[in-house]
Amino acid sequence: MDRVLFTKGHGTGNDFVILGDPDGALQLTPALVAALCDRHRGIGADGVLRVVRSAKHPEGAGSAADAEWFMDYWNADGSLAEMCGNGVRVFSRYLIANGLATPGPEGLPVATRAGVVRAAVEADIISVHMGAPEVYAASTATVGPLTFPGIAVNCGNPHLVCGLHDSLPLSSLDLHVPPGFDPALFPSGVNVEFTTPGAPVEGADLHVHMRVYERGSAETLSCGSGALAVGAVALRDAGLAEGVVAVDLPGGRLTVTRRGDSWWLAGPAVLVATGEVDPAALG
Ligand SMILES: N[C@@H](CCC[C@H](N)C(=O)O)C(=O)O
Repeated sequence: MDRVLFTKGHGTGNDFVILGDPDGALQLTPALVAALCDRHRGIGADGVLRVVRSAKHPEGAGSAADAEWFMDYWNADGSLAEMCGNGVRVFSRYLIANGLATPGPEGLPVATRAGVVRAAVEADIISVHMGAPEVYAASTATVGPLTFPGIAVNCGNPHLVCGLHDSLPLSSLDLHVPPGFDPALFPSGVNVEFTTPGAPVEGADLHVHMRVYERGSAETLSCGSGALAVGAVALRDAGLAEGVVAVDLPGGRLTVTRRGDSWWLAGPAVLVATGEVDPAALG
């Protein structure tokens, strides 16, 4: 395979290798994705965003009338995911920076495996109008000998949000190994979020601290769909029908806003480098 052009970007430290492939010509495989994401022998990232015209991708073609571009998202281990909230924000930054799209009055539509979402840009911040998260079941996660009650949330991709007692700091969790979960409830795996309440912050109704262990990528510095799940549970637990939730992650702050039935995820999205990689040299 020829050399491949790439861009590196991140949203609050959730980092991606971005591959511009408008015509869907690239033979992207799980092995190539895992090699690109390898932090020692590759470029290093939590995942790959392939930028492909919706009409040119089998999973995007159905959305081509609504969104020109399809976010073909892959986790670092080479598995596919339905949604990536930070990915959409970084993907939108890439489209705009490369003159491939301009946000209109309705925002910039991006097709994903979980449907079309719309991004809006305000300087450093990219907000995405996400699908409504569905809070649907009680379950548990385990970390070593500890068991945490949690709530399952569907954000297009699966999440399990576990609130910690005040006495147990988030930093005490060993997330070098994947948390245990109920495979009957999550047959395709799950992203697990751990939270503690935060002190009041200006501009937000609620404030939560969070760490996440991502399906297919291990612990990451940030997860946008995870923050959305956490925001949904926080609003529900506080009895608020709408409001703003500040979610602090190891990589920075994301903001989740609910107004009526509309849900927004907002935070910075940055492109940091471009280059070319020789696939034959990876691995
Ligand atoms: N980091 C992403 C989520 C990426 C997908 C996830 N690991 C999964 O497998 O569902 C985000 O910002 O939402």
